[in-house]
Amino acid sequence: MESLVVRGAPHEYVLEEGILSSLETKLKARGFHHVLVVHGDASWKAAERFWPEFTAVEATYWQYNGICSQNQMDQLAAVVQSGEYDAIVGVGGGKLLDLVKGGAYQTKRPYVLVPTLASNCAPWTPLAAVYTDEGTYTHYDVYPENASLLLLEPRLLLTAPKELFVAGIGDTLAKWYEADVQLGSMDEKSPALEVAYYTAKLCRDILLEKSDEALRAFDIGEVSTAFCKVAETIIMLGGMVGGFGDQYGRIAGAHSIHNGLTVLAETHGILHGDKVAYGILVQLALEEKWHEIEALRLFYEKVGLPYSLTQLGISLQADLRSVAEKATVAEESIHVMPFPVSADAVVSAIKKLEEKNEGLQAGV
Ligand SMILES: NC(=O)c1ccc[n+]([C@@H]2O[C@H](COP(=O)([O-])OP(=O)(O)OC[C@H]3O[C@@H](n4cnc5c(N)ncnc54)[C@H](O)[C@@H]3O)[C@@H](O)[C@H]2O)c1
Ligand SMILES: [Zn+2]
Repeated sequence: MESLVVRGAPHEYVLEEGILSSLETKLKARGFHHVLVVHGDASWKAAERFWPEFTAVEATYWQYNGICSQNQMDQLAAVVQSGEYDAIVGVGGGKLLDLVKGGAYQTKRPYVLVPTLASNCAPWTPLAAVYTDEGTYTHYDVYPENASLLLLEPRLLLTAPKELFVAGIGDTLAKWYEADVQLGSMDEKSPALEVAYYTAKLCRDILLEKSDEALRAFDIGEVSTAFCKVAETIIMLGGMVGGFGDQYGRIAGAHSIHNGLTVLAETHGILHGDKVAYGILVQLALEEKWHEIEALRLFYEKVGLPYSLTQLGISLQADLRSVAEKATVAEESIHVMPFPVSADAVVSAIKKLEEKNEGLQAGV
């Protein structure tokens, strides 16, 4: 049997209202007496009112420049080296948390994460997506250590823009479809792959059942059980699929379609999870799973995920061939699907999907 790497969880994880009031105790218990707190601009504005007063732990604050680049990691590492810091505490969205992981790795310090958004599994994974200083994605790094502590204050997560949460739902829903297409047909799965497969299914089931109710928390400005459940699904369960599934828990067709869509300038302002959500439908169209597409379309409509090119701001006359070619270059994850996928097949799947959309609008 092929050997796969299992990447575990943060050493301690808690989701609880008021949890930041125990941050100092938890830092002291780890022997962290002087910490560097790294934050962003928007993330600090959101976090400040939940932030505890420290009495025994000394905290120094440092604001990042909004990009998780190698240069910014080097700068962070230099700041850490210049002080006597026991640990780094990251407060922010995925970019900031990834930066902290990189800075911690470079300086061999432990790190603590306090996410301010529930938009993807970055808080859970020991990985960082790295960009150029101009913001172009270059690669991701995998680190040997996970967070020493991950604290989710749900009221803080609720301060974030609702659209980012919706996009997080889209991105996490893809975990199931992208894992299923790889693991569903595998006869013999290792225990870790069984966990990944089960967790991916749990992602889908919880999201389909609870997202609508979870989103209401943004409208009324109050944390609910459904909100917490969906936030944990995005952050924790989503992270576990990749952690246990290794290459089988990663991406497949939906993310390749996302990457293909990025050739169209009009998609640059569209959130990652929104493009991935459309990618799920194209992947399912390639698999000819039309019933599943119908069911998902109703769900997308309810939560506000895009199910058509028009909703993504793309004209039906757009250059779909370039999208399909980019989605099917040799290194794309679409090729982990259990049948060959050509650019022609992708163009045809998108067209069929759009024809069904038009049919629905015309009441056919
Ligand atoms: N490491 C991983 O496993 C992993 C997984 C998925 C995505 N990523 C990476 O995560 C990044 C995306 O992360 P993200 O979606 O969390 O967003 P982000 O970190 O890019 O933040 C988006 C914006 O929201 C702001 N923000 C943060 N908290 C806020 C709040 N509470 N209220 C208002 N604004 C707030 C930020 O300042 C930023 O301007 C990308 O770099 C992506 O590549 C990493
Ligand atoms: Zn994604």
